[in-house]
Amino acid sequence: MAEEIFMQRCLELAEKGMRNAMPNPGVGAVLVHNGRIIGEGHTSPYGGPHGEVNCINSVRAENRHLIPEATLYVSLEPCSHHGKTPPCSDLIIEKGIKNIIVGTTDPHEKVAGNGIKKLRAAGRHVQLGLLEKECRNSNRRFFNFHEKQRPYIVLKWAESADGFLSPQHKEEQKPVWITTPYSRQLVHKWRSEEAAILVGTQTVLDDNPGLDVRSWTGHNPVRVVLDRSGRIPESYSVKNQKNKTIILTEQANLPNLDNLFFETITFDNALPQNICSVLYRHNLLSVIIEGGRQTLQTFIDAGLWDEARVFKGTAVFGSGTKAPHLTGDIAAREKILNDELLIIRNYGQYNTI
Ligand SMILES: NC(=O)C1=CN([C@@H]2O[C@H](COP(=O)(O)OP(=O)(O)OC[C@H]3O[C@@H](n4cnc5c(N)ncnc54)[C@H](OP(=O)(O)O)[C@@H]3O)[C@@H](O)[C@H]2O)C=CC1
Ligand SMILES: Nc1c(N[C@@H]2O[C@H](COP(=O)(O)O)[C@@H](O)[C@H]2O)[nH]c(=O)[nH]c1=O
Ligand SMILES: [Zn+2]
Repeated sequence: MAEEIFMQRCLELAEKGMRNAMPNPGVGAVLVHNGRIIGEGHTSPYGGPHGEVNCINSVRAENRHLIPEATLYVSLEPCSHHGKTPPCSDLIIEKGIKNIIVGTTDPHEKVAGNGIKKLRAAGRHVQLGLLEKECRNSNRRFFNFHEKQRPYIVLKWAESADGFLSPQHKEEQKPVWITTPYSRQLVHKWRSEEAAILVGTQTVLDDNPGLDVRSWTGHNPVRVVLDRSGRIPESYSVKNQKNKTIILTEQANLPNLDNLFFETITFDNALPQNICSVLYRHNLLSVIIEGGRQTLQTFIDAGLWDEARVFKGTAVFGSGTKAPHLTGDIAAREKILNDELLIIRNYGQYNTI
Protein backbone atom coordinates (compact mmCIF):
# COMPACT_ATOMS: atom_id res chain seq x y z
CA MET A 1 0.00 0.00 0.00
CA ALA A 2 1.45 3.39 -1.03
CA GLU A 3 0.60 5.04 2.29
CA GLU A 4 2.55 2.42 4.19
CA ILE A 5 5.56 2.84 1.95
CA PHE A 6 5.70 6.55 2.77
CA MET A 7 5.41 5.87 6.51
CA GLN A 8 8.11 3.23 6.14
CA ARG A 9 10.31 5.94 4.64
CA CYS A 10 9.55 8.12 7.69
CA LEU A 11 10.80 5.29 9.90
CA GLU A 12 14.02 4.96 7.89
CA LEU A 13 14.60 8.68 8.24
CA ALA A 14 13.75 8.61 11.96
CA GLU A 15 16.44 5.99 12.53
CA LYS A 16 19.11 8.30 11.13
CA GLY A 17 18.45 10.96 13.75
CA MET A 18 17.49 8.72 16.66
CA ARG A 19 20.64 8.64 18.78
CA ASN A 20 21.61 12.29 18.41
CA ALA A 21 18.07 13.41 19.18
CA MET A 22 18.09 11.88 22.69
CA PRO A 23 16.46 12.63 25.08
CA ASN A 24 14.06 13.79 22.37
CA PRO A 25 12.36 11.21 20.14
CA GLY A 26 13.75 10.58 16.65
CA VAL A 27 11.08 11.47 14.11
CA GLY A 28 10.94 11.07 10.33
CA ALA A 29 8.67 13.04 7.98
CA VAL A 30 7.97 13.09 4.23
CA LEU A 31 5.86 15.42 2.09
CA VAL A 32 4.14 13.64 -0.78
CA HIS A 33 2.52 15.35 -3.76
CA ASN A 34 0.68 13.22 -6.31
CA GLY A 35 2.63 10.14 -5.23
CA ARG A 36 6.00 11.88 -5.41
CA ILE A 37 8.14 12.74 -2.40
CA ILE A 38 8.94 16.45 -2.56
CA GLY A 39 10.51 16.79 0.89
CA GLU A 40 11.88 14.66 3.68
CA GLY A 41 13.64 15.14 6.99
CA HIS A 42 14.46 13.74 10.40
CA THR A 43 15.08 15.17 13.85
CA SER A 44 18.30 17.17 14.18
CA PRO A 45 20.65 16.63 17.12
CA TYR A 46 19.07 17.56 20.49
CA GLY A 47 18.01 21.19 20.58
CA GLY A 48 17.86 21.50 16.78
CA PRO A 49 14.86 21.48 14.40
CA HIS A 50 12.40 18.59 14.50
CA GLY A 51 11.77 16.17 11.62
CA GLU A 52 8.73 18.05 10.27
CA VAL A 53 10.67 21.35 10.09
CA ASN A 54 13.60 19.72 8.27
CA CYS A 55 11.16 18.03 5.90
CA ILE A 56 9.35 21.26 5.01
CA ASN A 57 12.66 23.15 4.65
CA SER A 58 14.03 20.47 2.32
CA VAL A 59 11.44 21.17 -0.40
CA ARG A 60 13.11 22.72 -3.45
CA ALA A 61 12.17 26.27 -4.46
CA GLU A 62 10.39 25.08 -7.62
CA ASN A 63 8.19 22.72 -5.54
CA ARG A 64 7.33 25.04 -2.67
CA HIS A 65 3.99 26.06 -4.18
CA LEU A 66 2.96 22.37 -3.96
CA ILE A 67 3.35 22.21 -0.16
CA PRO A 68 -0.28 23.08 0.76
CA GLU A 69 -1.57 20.35 -1.58
CA ALA A 70 0.92 17.74 -0.39
CA THR A 71 0.26 15.14 2.34
CA LEU A 72 2.61 15.22 5.31
CA TYR A 73 3.54 11.80 6.70
CA VAL A 74 5.15 11.86 10.13
CA SER A 75 6.13 8.96 12.40
CA LEU A 76 5.18 10.76 15.66
CA GLU A 77 2.49 13.32 16.46
CA PRO A 78 3.72 16.86 15.67
CA CYS A 79 4.54 18.76 18.86
CA SER A 80 2.23 21.48 20.17
CA HIS A 81 4.43 23.18 22.77
CA HIS A 82 7.38 25.53 22.85
CA GLY A 83 10.39 23.44 23.88
CA LYS A 84 13.83 24.25 22.53
CA THR A 85 12.07 24.98 19.21
CA PRO A 86 8.59 26.34 18.31
CA PRO A 87 5.66 23.92 17.85
CA CYS A 88 5.72 21.90 14.63
CA SER A 89 1.91 21.89 14.50
CA ASP A 90 2.00 25.72 14.16
CA LEU A 91 4.42 25.48 11.23
CA ILE A 92 2.24 22.85 9.50
CA ILE A 93 -0.80 25.12 9.88
CA GLU A 94 1.15 28.18 8.70
CA LYS A 95 2.32 26.32 5.57
CA GLY A 96 -1.30 25.48 4.73
CA ILE A 97 -0.80 21.69 4.73
CA LYS A 98 -4.27 20.15 4.66
CA ASN A 99 -3.60 16.44 5.07
CA ILE A 100 -1.43 14.93 7.76
CA ILE A 101 -0.87 11.22 8.37
CA VAL A 102 0.54 10.48 11.82
CA GLY A 103 2.09 7.16 12.94
CA THR A 104 1.37 7.43 16.64
CA THR A 105 0.61 9.91 19.42
CA ASP A 106 3.40 11.49 21.46
CA PRO A 107 3.43 10.22 25.08
CA HIS A 108 5.20 13.36 26.33
CA GLU A 109 2.93 15.03 28.90
CA LYS A 110 3.23 18.37 27.11
CA VAL A 111 1.96 16.92 23.81
CA ALA A 112 -0.18 13.77 24.41
CA GLY A 113 -2.75 14.39 21.69
CA ASN A 114 -2.60 18.20 21.77
CA GLY A 115 -0.65 18.40 18.50
CA ILE A 116 -3.40 16.50 16.70
CA LYS A 117 -6.13 18.53 18.41
CA LYS A 118 -4.46 21.75 17.32
CA LEU A 119 -4.25 20.60 13.68
CA ARG A 120 -7.88 19.45 13.65
CA ALA A 121 -9.02 22.69 15.31
CA ALA A 122 -7.38 24.52 12.39
CA GLY A 123 -9.48 22.46 10.00
CA ARG A 124 -6.75 20.06 8.90
CA HIS A 125 -7.46 16.42 8.14
CA VAL A 126 -5.44 14.17 10.44
CA GLN A 127 -5.27 10.40 10.00
CA LEU A 128 -3.80 8.69 13.06
CA GLY A 129 -2.26 5.23 13.54
CA LEU A 130 -0.62 4.25 10.24
CA LEU A 131 2.03 1.59 11.07
CA GLU A 132 1.44 2.45 14.71
CA LYS A 133 3.26 -0.58 16.16
CA GLU A 134 6.29 0.08 13.99
CA CYS A 135 6.29 3.77 14.94
CA ARG A 136 6.12 2.93 18.65
CA ASN A 137 8.90 0.39 18.18
CA SER A 138 11.06 2.95 16.42
CA ASN A 139 10.87 5.23 19.49
CA ARG A 140 10.65 2.42 22.04
CA ARG A 141 13.25 4.04 24.33
CA PHE A 142 11.27 7.31 24.41
CA PHE A 143 7.89 5.59 24.88
CA ASN A 144 9.27 3.36 27.60
CA PHE A 145 10.78 6.33 29.42
CA HIS A 146 7.59 8.38 29.44
CA GLU A 147 5.10 5.55 29.96
CA LYS A 148 7.02 3.55 32.58
CA GLN A 149 9.19 6.32 34.05
CA ARG A 150 12.31 4.23 33.62
CA PRO A 151 14.94 3.74 30.91
CA TYR A 152 14.63 1.09 28.22
CA ILE A 153 16.83 -1.76 29.46
CA VAL A 154 19.02 -3.89 27.19
CA LEU A 155 20.85 -6.78 28.86
CA LYS A 156 23.97 -8.01 27.11
CA TRP A 157 26.48 -10.70 27.88
CA ALA A 158 28.74 -13.28 26.24
CA GLU A 159 28.81 -16.84 27.56
CA SER A 160 31.10 -19.77 26.88
CA ALA A 161 29.80 -22.93 25.19
CA ASP A 162 29.40 -24.43 28.69
CA GLY A 163 27.55 -21.43 30.11
CA PHE A 164 30.15 -19.28 31.91
CA LEU A 165 30.79 -15.54 31.76
CA SER A 166 34.41 -15.90 32.79
CA PRO A 167 36.77 -18.69 33.85
CA GLN A 168 37.60 -19.45 37.49
CA HIS A 169 41.12 -18.10 37.21
CA LYS A 170 42.16 -15.06 35.23
CA GLU A 171 45.77 -14.15 34.60
CA GLU A 172 45.23 -10.49 33.76
CA GLN A 173 42.92 -7.70 34.83
CA LYS A 174 41.08 -7.53 31.52
CA PRO A 175 38.17 -9.43 29.99
CA VAL A 176 38.68 -13.00 28.84
CA TRP A 177 37.22 -12.61 25.36
CA ILE A 178 34.63 -15.21 24.46
CA THR A 179 33.40 -13.51 21.31
CA THR A 180 35.25 -12.66 18.09
CA PRO A 181 36.29 -9.09 17.19
CA TYR A 182 33.30 -8.90 14.81
CA SER A 183 30.82 -9.48 17.63
CA ARG A 184 32.73 -7.05 19.79
CA GLN A 185 32.50 -4.40 17.10
CA LEU A 186 28.74 -4.94 17.01
CA VAL A 187 28.69 -4.38 20.79
CA HIS A 188 30.40 -1.02 20.29
CA LYS A 189 27.71 -0.07 17.77
CA TRP A 190 25.09 -1.05 20.37
CA ARG A 191 26.85 1.03 23.01
CA SER A 192 26.68 4.04 20.67
CA GLU A 193 22.89 3.59 20.42
CA GLU A 194 22.12 3.73 24.15
CA ALA A 195 22.16 6.64 26.57
CA ALA A 196 23.96 4.74 29.35
CA ILE A 197 26.01 1.61 30.05
CA LEU A 198 25.99 -0.13 33.43
CA VAL A 199 28.21 -2.77 35.08
CA GLY A 200 28.61 -4.19 38.59
CA THR A 201 31.53 -3.67 40.95
CA GLN A 202 33.17 -7.06 40.44
CA THR A 203 33.25 -6.59 36.67
CA VAL A 204 35.13 -3.32 37.14
CA LEU A 205 37.57 -4.91 39.60
CA ASP A 206 38.19 -8.01 37.44
CA ASP A 207 38.23 -6.44 33.96
CA ASN A 208 38.99 -2.74 34.41
CA PRO A 209 36.67 -2.10 31.41
CA GLY A 210 36.64 1.09 29.29
CA LEU A 211 32.86 0.92 28.61
CA ASP A 212 33.23 3.31 25.69
CA VAL A 213 32.73 3.29 21.92
CA ARG A 214 36.08 2.46 20.31
CA SER A 215 35.37 0.09 17.42
CA TRP A 216 32.52 2.17 16.03
CA THR A 217 31.80 5.84 15.45
CA GLY A 218 29.25 7.50 17.66
CA HIS A 219 28.32 8.77 21.11
CA ASN A 220 29.87 7.30 24.20
CA PRO A 221 27.12 6.28 26.62
CA VAL A 222 27.18 7.65 30.16
CA ARG A 223 29.00 5.07 32.28
CA VAL A 224 27.09 3.91 35.35
CA VAL A 225 28.93 1.75 37.86
CA LEU A 226 27.91 0.11 41.14
CA ASP A 227 30.31 0.74 44.00
CA ARG A 228 28.43 0.21 47.25
CA SER A 229 31.31 0.73 49.66
CA GLY A 230 33.94 2.47 47.53
CA ARG A 231 35.95 -0.61 46.48
CA ILE A 232 36.93 0.80 43.06
CA PRO A 233 40.36 2.50 43.19
CA GLU A 234 40.88 5.94 41.61
CA SER A 235 43.29 4.51 39.03
CA TYR A 236 40.59 2.46 37.27
CA SER A 237 39.39 3.43 33.78
CA VAL A 238 35.83 4.12 34.91
CA LYS A 239 37.17 6.94 37.07
CA ASN A 240 39.37 8.55 34.38
CA GLN A 241 36.72 11.24 33.65
CA LYS A 242 37.12 10.74 29.88
CA ASN A 243 33.37 10.16 29.65
CA LYS A 244 30.58 11.19 31.97
CA THR A 245 30.37 8.56 34.70
CA ILE A 246 27.92 8.05 37.56
CA ILE A 247 29.01 5.95 40.53
CA LEU A 248 26.11 4.46 42.49
CA THR A 249 27.12 4.03 46.11
CA GLU A 250 25.88 3.81 49.68
CA GLN A 251 28.53 6.28 50.76
CA ALA A 252 27.09 9.71 51.46
CA ASN A 253 28.30 13.17 50.44
CA LEU A 254 31.11 12.18 48.07
CA PRO A 255 32.18 15.29 46.13
CA ASN A 256 31.36 15.29 42.41
CA LEU A 257 34.17 16.02 39.96
CA ASP A 258 33.87 17.51 36.45
CA ASN A 259 32.84 14.27 34.77
CA LEU A 260 32.46 11.91 37.72
CA PHE A 261 29.24 12.00 39.72
CA PHE A 262 28.27 10.12 42.87
CA GLU A 263 24.69 9.15 43.63
CA THR A 264 23.81 7.68 46.99
CA ILE A 265 21.27 4.84 46.80
CA THR A 266 20.09 1.93 48.96
CA PHE A 267 21.45 -1.44 47.85
CA ASP A 268 19.63 -3.84 50.18
CA ASN A 269 16.10 -2.96 49.16
CA ALA A 270 14.81 -2.65 45.55
CA LEU A 271 18.27 -2.09 44.05
CA PRO A 272 17.26 -2.27 40.35
CA GLN A 273 14.31 0.07 40.95
CA ASN A 274 16.62 2.49 42.78
CA ILE A 275 19.09 2.38 39.88
CA CYS A 276 16.28 3.06 37.40
CA SER A 277 15.18 6.08 39.46
CA VAL A 278 18.65 7.61 39.23
CA LEU A 279 18.82 6.99 35.47
CA TYR A 280 15.36 8.50 35.06
CA ARG A 281 16.36 11.57 37.07
CA HIS A 282 19.42 11.99 34.83
CA ASN A 283 17.12 11.89 31.78
CA LEU A 284 18.81 8.75 30.41
CA LEU A 285 16.33 7.11 28.03
CA SER A 286 18.07 3.75 27.81
CA VAL A 287 20.78 1.61 29.36
CA ILE A 288 22.77 -1.38 28.18
CA ILE A 289 23.73 -3.58 31.13
CA GLU A 290 26.90 -5.53 30.34
CA GLY A 291 27.28 -7.62 33.48
CA GLY A 292 28.41 -9.31 35.57
CA ARG A 293 26.19 -12.15 36.62
CA GLN A 294 24.96 -10.72 39.91
CA THR A 295 24.05 -7.38 38.39
CA LEU A 296 22.29 -8.89 35.37
CA GLN A 297 20.43 -11.45 37.52
CA THR A 298 19.22 -8.69 39.85
CA PHE A 299 17.48 -6.96 36.93
CA ILE A 300 16.20 -10.24 35.48
CA ASP A 301 14.71 -11.33 38.81
CA ALA A 302 12.94 -7.98 39.16
CA GLY A 303 11.53 -8.33 35.62
CA LEU A 304 13.21 -5.01 34.83
CA TRP A 305 14.50 -5.55 31.32
CA ASP A 306 13.19 -5.11 27.78
CA GLU A 307 15.52 -7.12 25.59
CA ALA A 308 18.53 -9.33 26.07
CA ARG A 309 21.35 -9.86 23.58
CA VAL A 310 23.29 -12.99 24.41
CA PHE A 311 26.36 -14.25 22.59
CA LYS A 312 27.35 -17.90 22.83
CA GLY A 313 30.98 -18.50 21.91
CA THR A 314 32.97 -21.66 21.33
CA ALA A 315 35.29 -21.38 24.37
CA VAL A 316 34.88 -23.99 27.11
CA PHE A 317 35.80 -22.86 30.67
CA GLY A 318 34.74 -25.85 32.80
CA SER A 319 34.19 -23.60 35.84
CA GLY A 320 33.93 -19.90 36.69
CA THR A 321 31.23 -17.22 36.96
CA LYS A 322 28.02 -18.73 35.62
CA ALA A 323 25.99 -16.89 32.98
CA PRO A 324 22.68 -15.39 34.20
CA HIS A 325 19.52 -17.47 34.10
CA LEU A 326 16.92 -16.00 31.77
CA THR A 327 13.78 -17.24 30.03
CA GLY A 328 11.86 -15.37 27.34
CA ASP A 329 10.83 -15.48 23.71
CA ILE A 330 13.75 -15.79 21.34
CA ALA A 331 13.01 -13.09 18.77
CA ALA A 332 16.05 -13.67 16.59
CA ARG A 333 19.03 -15.95 16.31
CA GLU A 334 22.02 -15.35 14.07
CA LYS A 335 25.59 -16.48 13.51
CA ILE A 336 28.47 -13.99 13.58
CA LEU A 337 31.46 -16.07 12.48
CA ASN A 338 31.54 -18.79 15.14
CA ASP A 339 29.50 -16.87 17.72
CA GLU A 340 25.77 -17.38 18.07
CA LEU A 341 23.73 -14.29 18.93
CA LEU A 342 20.32 -14.65 20.57
CA ILE A 343 17.93 -11.74 20.94
CA ILE A 344 15.36 -12.31 23.65
CA ARG A 345 12.44 -10.00 24.29
CA ASN A 346 10.48 -9.20 27.41
CA TYR A 347 7.65 -7.32 25.79
CA GLY A 348 4.93 -7.69 23.24
CA GLN A 349 3.71 -4.24 22.47
CA TYR A 350 6.44 -2.81 20.30
CA ASN A 351 6.45 -5.30 17.42
CA THR A 352 9.78 -6.16 15.80
CA ILE A 353 13.13 -4.89 17.04
N1 LIG B 1 31.31 -12.49 29.42
C1 LIG B 1 30.67 -11.39 29.74
O1 LIG B 1 29.84 -10.89 28.97
C2 LIG B 1 30.95 -10.73 31.03
C3 LIG B 1 31.75 -11.30 31.97
N2 LIG B 1 31.93 -10.70 33.18
C4 LIG B 1 32.71 -11.39 34.20
O2 LIG B 1 31.83 -11.64 35.30
C5 LIG B 1 32.55 -11.53 36.51
C6 LIG B 1 31.84 -10.60 37.47
O3 LIG B 1 30.53 -11.04 37.71
P1 LIG B 1 29.92 -10.99 39.18
O4 LIG B 1 30.90 -11.58 40.11
O5 LIG B 1 28.56 -11.58 39.13
O6 LIG B 1 29.90 -9.44 39.52
P2 LIG B 1 29.16 -8.07 39.16
O7 LIG B 1 29.95 -7.34 38.16
O8 LIG B 1 27.71 -8.29 38.91
O9 LIG B 1 29.38 -7.30 40.54
C7 LIG B 1 28.86 -7.82 41.73
C8 LIG B 1 29.01 -6.79 42.82
O10 LIG B 1 28.23 -5.64 42.51
C9 LIG B 1 27.44 -5.27 43.62
N3 LIG B 1 26.08 -5.79 43.37
C10 LIG B 1 25.59 -6.28 42.21
N4 LIG B 1 24.31 -6.66 42.36
C11 LIG B 1 23.98 -6.43 43.63
C12 LIG B 1 22.81 -6.65 44.40
N5 LIG B 1 21.71 -7.16 43.87
N6 LIG B 1 22.82 -6.33 45.69
C13 LIG B 1 23.91 -5.82 46.25
N7 LIG B 1 25.07 -5.59 45.57
C14 LIG B 1 25.09 -5.89 44.27
C15 LIG B 1 28.09 -5.99 44.80
O11 LIG B 1 29.19 -5.21 45.20
P3 LIG B 1 29.73 -5.19 46.73
O12 LIG B 1 30.23 -6.56 46.99
O13 LIG B 1 30.79 -4.13 46.73
O14 LIG B 1 28.55 -4.86 47.58
C16 LIG B 1 28.55 -7.27 44.17
O15 LIG B 1 29.61 -7.91 44.86
C17 LIG B 1 33.95 -11.05 36.16
O16 LIG B 1 34.83 -12.13 36.23
C18 LIG B 1 33.83 -10.57 34.73
O17 LIG B 1 35.01 -10.83 34.02
C19 LIG B 1 31.36 -9.50 33.46
C20 LIG B 1 30.58 -8.87 32.54
C21 LIG B 1 30.25 -9.46 31.28
N1 LIG C 1 34.15 -11.13 27.80
C1 LIG C 1 33.35 -10.53 26.89
C2 LIG C 1 32.68 -9.33 27.17
N2 LIG C 1 32.83 -8.71 28.37
C3 LIG C 1 32.28 -7.40 28.71
O1 LIG C 1 32.98 -6.34 28.06
C4 LIG C 1 33.59 -5.48 29.06
C5 LIG C 1 34.88 -4.88 28.53
O2 LIG C 1 34.59 -3.64 27.96
P1 LIG C 1 35.75 -2.77 27.25
O3 LIG C 1 36.90 -2.69 28.22
O4 LIG C 1 35.12 -1.45 26.98
O5 LIG C 1 36.16 -3.51 26.01
C6 LIG C 1 33.78 -6.42 30.21
O6 LIG C 1 33.99 -5.79 31.43
C7 LIG C 1 32.46 -7.16 30.20
O7 LIG C 1 31.41 -6.34 30.67
N3 LIG C 1 31.88 -8.78 26.19
C8 LIG C 1 31.76 -9.35 24.96
O8 LIG C 1 31.05 -8.83 24.10
N4 LIG C 1 32.41 -10.49 24.68
C9 LIG C 1 33.18 -11.12 25.59
O9 LIG C 1 33.76 -12.16 25.25
ZN1 LIG D 1 8.11 19.30 16.81
